[in-house]
Amino acid sequence: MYKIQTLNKISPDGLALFPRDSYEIASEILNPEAILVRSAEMHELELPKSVKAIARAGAGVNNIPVAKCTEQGIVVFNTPGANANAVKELVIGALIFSSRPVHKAASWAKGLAGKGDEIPELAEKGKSQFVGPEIKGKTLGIIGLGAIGAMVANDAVALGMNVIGFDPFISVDAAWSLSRAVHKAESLDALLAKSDYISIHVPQTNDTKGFINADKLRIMKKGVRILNFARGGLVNNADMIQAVKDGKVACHVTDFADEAMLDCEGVVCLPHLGASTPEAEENCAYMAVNQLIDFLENGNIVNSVNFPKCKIDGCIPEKGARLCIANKNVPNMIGQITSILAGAKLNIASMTNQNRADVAYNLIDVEDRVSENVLANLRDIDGVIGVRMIPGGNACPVPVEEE
Ligand SMILES: NC(=O)C1=CN([C@@H]2O[C@H](COP(=O)(O)OP(=O)(O)OC[C@H]3O[C@@H](n4cnc5c(N)ncnc54)[C@H](O)[C@@H]3O)[C@@H](O)[C@H]2O)C=CC1
Ligand SMILES: O=C(O)CCC(=O)C(=O)O
Repeated sequence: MYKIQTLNKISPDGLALFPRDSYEIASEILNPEAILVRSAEMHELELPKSVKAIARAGAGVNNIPVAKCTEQGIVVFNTPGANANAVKELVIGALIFSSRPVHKAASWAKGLAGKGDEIPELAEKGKSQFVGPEIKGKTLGIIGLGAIGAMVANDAVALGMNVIGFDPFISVDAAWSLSRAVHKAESLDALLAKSDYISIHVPQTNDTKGFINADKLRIMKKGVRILNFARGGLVNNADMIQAVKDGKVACHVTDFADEAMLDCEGVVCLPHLGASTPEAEENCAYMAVNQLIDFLENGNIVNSVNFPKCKIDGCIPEKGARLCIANKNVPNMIGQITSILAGAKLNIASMTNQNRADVAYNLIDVEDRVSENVLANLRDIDGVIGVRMIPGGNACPVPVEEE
């Protein structure tokens, strides 16, 4: 029985993919093999030794102690692109309501309650306070052209905006998906200086934390509208509030509510709603669950943020086993591993080794079961981070959607 701990509410349709006869799923469970999480903060959490994988049903992994997981041989997965459309749709909405304050207008109109026949006239008189510019023909600068940024860029082009983007690490797939009308900004500062609207779509890392600060705000046009549907920590809130008060920023829409921001006229705070659609929640849960099943039952790794992609498509030899070995990415690991297997007279049927930064991962199919003694010898190799044996005779790998 595999034990899966859920730290957030995960779409029930996704959880239903776990076969009930071999998986136990609960929010509180002793010694889970894997954890399913959305935005729950995990940095201060003690991770039991039993945990082999964490799947983030979503894109951002800044709530997960990824480096610590890598050291402990815990594979961290996310679900690239699975909620991108949901975020994109809300960003397009925010582009419009950052210009045309329909949220304010709607609550003002509610205040006319009880005025009866006077309402049409009062409405006509009052509407001028909610005038705002059209987005057509304006320049939108997008920082980060990944799954979400690229979709926002293309739809903004369709709405008649001039779109410029900045992403020094853009993937080939994202670049191919972009409309030819999207132009590359020469630098972040050039994008900030030219844009009437700015939308942020980068992950929160040590490099990007607080990068929208007073220095960057100074470069921007007066009256700029800034949307942040990526992470609250990317923006220096005190600097942003000052810029809104000074009239430098006409509107700031953030998906990350914060005490100081809530009080500031000109800031619209949303309660982290970007991915809150049934479609996105299901897509993320399906992808995360399928990835976990494929990892736990077959050792395969797809869409990890800390381990290399590594998979064997075929079944584990029926009478044999698959060894899943994580090790430091240093010389002579494969030599040491294979000599232990040779010493135990274990014939290798197939093998793959991939590395990423400081870690490497091996999948080795052998034609006989592997004794506890051999597993202990493999674990004792200096540089080995984790060893797992999956006996053959189970179902073949389920196909998993790739990035
Ligand atoms: N509000 C919400 O509910 C959601 C928020 N997010 C946030 O949005 C972020 C982006 O999501 P996706 O587009 O799906 O991720 P992604 O990984 O597809 O795209 C991120 C892009 O940012 C680029 N990038 C990284 N560092 C950069 C830098 N310093 N300057 C410019 N570009 C940089 C990368 O090259 C990549 O193309 C996530 O990391 C997450 O924090 C994601 C989904 C839902
Ligand atoms: O699960 C959620 O609602 C948040 C999604 C998110 O922020 C992400 O995917 O990075």
